[in-house]
Amino acid sequence: MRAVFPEGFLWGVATASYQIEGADFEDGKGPSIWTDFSHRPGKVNSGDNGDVACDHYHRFSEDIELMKQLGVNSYRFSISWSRVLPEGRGKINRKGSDFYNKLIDRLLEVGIQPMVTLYHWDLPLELHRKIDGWESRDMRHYFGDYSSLVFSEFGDRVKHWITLNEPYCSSHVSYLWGEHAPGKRDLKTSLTVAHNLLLSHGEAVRRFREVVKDGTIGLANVSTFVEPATDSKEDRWAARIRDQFINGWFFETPITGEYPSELFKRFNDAGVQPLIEDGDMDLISTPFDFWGVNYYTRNVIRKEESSILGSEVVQGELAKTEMGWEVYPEGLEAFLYKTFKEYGKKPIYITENGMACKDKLTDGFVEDFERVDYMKRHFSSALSALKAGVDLRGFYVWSLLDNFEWSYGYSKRFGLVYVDYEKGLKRIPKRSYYYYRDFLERD
Ligand SMILES: N=[N+]=NCCCCNC(=O)[C@@H]1[C@H]2[C@H](O)[C@@H](O)[C@H](O)[C@@H](CO)[C@@H]12
Repeated sequence: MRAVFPEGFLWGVATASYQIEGADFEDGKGPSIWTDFSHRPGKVNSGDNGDVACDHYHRFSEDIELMKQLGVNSYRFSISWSRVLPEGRGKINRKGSDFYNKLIDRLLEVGIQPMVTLYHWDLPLELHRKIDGWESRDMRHYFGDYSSLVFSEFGDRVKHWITLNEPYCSSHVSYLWGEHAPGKRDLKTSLTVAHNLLLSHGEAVRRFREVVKDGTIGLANVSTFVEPATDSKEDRWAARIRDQFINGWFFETPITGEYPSELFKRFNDAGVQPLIEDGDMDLISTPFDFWGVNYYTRNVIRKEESSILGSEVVQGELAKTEMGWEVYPEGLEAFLYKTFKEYGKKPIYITENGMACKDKLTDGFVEDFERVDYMKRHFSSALSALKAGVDLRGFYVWSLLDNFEWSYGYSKRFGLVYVDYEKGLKRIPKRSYYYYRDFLERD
């Protein structure tokens, strides 16, 4: 099926620094908010943390070899801010930047194009402690300085960049529901954080234009397809508002320079809206080049007036992954089409798509047929979107390796490659790895 995708289409795998690197205290790296959070009792399943993770920091050559054998032509990864700037600002840690230079050079040697995420949730702990992290408007300056530094360091070889990974999660999962670092629970705070994240996105795009003249930069959002539980007016309205909260707030605002109006009014009436200063919305809507769509599933929504969103998520009836997320590839095509049509007709990369399975080693192998089926159906959905006219440029499977799944720790496996945490982090390609390899090989 690969041959029907456009020439130059990027087929890749995606990872993130805190989830795979380990070496969390090595070679001058500073702690992140996840270093702190994962070491707090009760915050992460079984007390797991990213101190070692998949030890990618020391084993990156082996992991690149796995990518080369897989046959991908691109690899999406994130830079650990506190590895290159241990306190989030000030002097660069050369050992940290050397790691990424070696990683990037090796990728290019084997013909794999890097796509680099500037921020995938691991904020330098010093910035959180000294200036309240993302709650502070000053973060746009520190994020801008960090961005300029890495653009200067790596922008000669890295031509595809993503400012933020899923600001929805770094704001609401982290500051409203408290499930992610730093574990706060307040809507006004999470909306302020979302605003500061979007300001920082805009600032990074402006810095990018100054430094990298021949590259492209985008924003990767949670992309959950939202549907009403029934065809009633109430449920359709509830789904519209919930779609603005999950998707529109981060897809529409950087395009229009305005927050989605119905939802903003609800927040304003409740006195929890973010403080918007002159110039903010211009900065947030600084033009960028592409969308990153991280698609996993859909949310079925019904009216529920007791919540400020006026809705609640209901359990759908479809088969679910180990995360409890419905398998709904149709939602990917619909979401891609909606994003392309309604949010600026920009090129789109599927920057994450994958599933957690109950992967078990049997005679030294993992027959993850469910994941193979999930991939087949989502590749097919992506192809349908392309045929419908969506300017889809690439597809990154989440993830290359089983890794640290945030508050679930190592209990949830998303990898094409099994990581044996009991046996020296041995990498064992699963059935899905070979499916993807054959898919990429075949014309
Ligand atoms: N209902 N429901 N909802 C689906 C909402 C998904 C929200 N979580 C993500 O998108 C995270 C993204 C993250 O980039 C990565 O670091 C995570 O490892 C993957 C897997 O969890 C996904």
